[in-house]
Amino acid sequence: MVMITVDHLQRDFRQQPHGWHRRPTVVHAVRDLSFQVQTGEIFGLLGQNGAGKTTTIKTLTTLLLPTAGRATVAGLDVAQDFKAIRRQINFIFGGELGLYRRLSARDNLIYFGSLYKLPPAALAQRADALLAQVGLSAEADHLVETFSKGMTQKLQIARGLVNTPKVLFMDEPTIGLDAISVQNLHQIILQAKKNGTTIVLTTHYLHEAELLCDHLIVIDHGQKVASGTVADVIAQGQEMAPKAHIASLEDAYITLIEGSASHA
Ligand SMILES: Nc1ncnc2c1ncn2[C@@H]1O[C@H](COP(=O)(O)OP(=O)(O)OP(=O)(O)O)[C@@H](O)[C@H]1O
Repeated sequence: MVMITVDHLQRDFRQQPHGWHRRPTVVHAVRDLSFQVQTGEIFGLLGQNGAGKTTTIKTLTTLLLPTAGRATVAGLDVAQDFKAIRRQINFIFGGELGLYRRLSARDNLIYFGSLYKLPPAALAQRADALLAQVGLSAEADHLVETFSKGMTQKLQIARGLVNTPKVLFMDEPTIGLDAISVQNLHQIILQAKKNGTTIVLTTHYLHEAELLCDHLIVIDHGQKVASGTVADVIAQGQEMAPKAHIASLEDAYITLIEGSASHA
């Protein structure tokens, strides 16, 4: 079953350069993107800095309107049904934004859960279950300001799951974490998938995409360069450079980006 459809999506930004006499320019952050995400899978968005990954996620999470094209999440149109979509999804952007540092881990979850109008008794239980799921039970009453990056990111994921979302969007979920914290977070993400959550993530770590993603799309300058399973994308890299030795997603990614028509 399809959870997300993206159909010829386009999103432009007007940028005003410094200097009153200069004309605004238009940045085509997402040019003509089409893909689908299946229910219950982990789907990866890969691409260079500025490729359009965050813009795509912000459009799917209804934080930005499309300039053209269409996208649906759980059958709902992102340009029209944003309230209904927001009830059914959640998102986590890398870093520490989105949590109250002067509240405890549990109180953060209870607060964010209350925004989804969960009944207080169920909410307390849900908060404790999520803290256990991400391995923060012992720190449930500690203030977030005392947390390390890894602990904060675990709590972010718990916050992202508080409304039992159909889709959890994660923008660079493991950025800046040490190897063991990364491994912990991968387990938590895989567990969320096992529990039925569809996950869309961006990452610059190709081994992470290789490990986690059922399907992925590689984009460059807002356009699709390759897509499919990891094996499909490796095959597309091999097809582009038959004489090169392409054995990993990383090899294929570099070949595909460097060889793409949109790459300057
Ligand atoms: N609010 C904005 N106003 C103007 N331009 C923007 C805005 N947001 C993004 N852009 C531009 O859109 C393009 C795509 O940006 P986006 O943040 O989607 O890329 P990204 O793939 O997420 O990059 P990164 O890996 O660096 O996070 C970039 O050229 C960026 O400068």
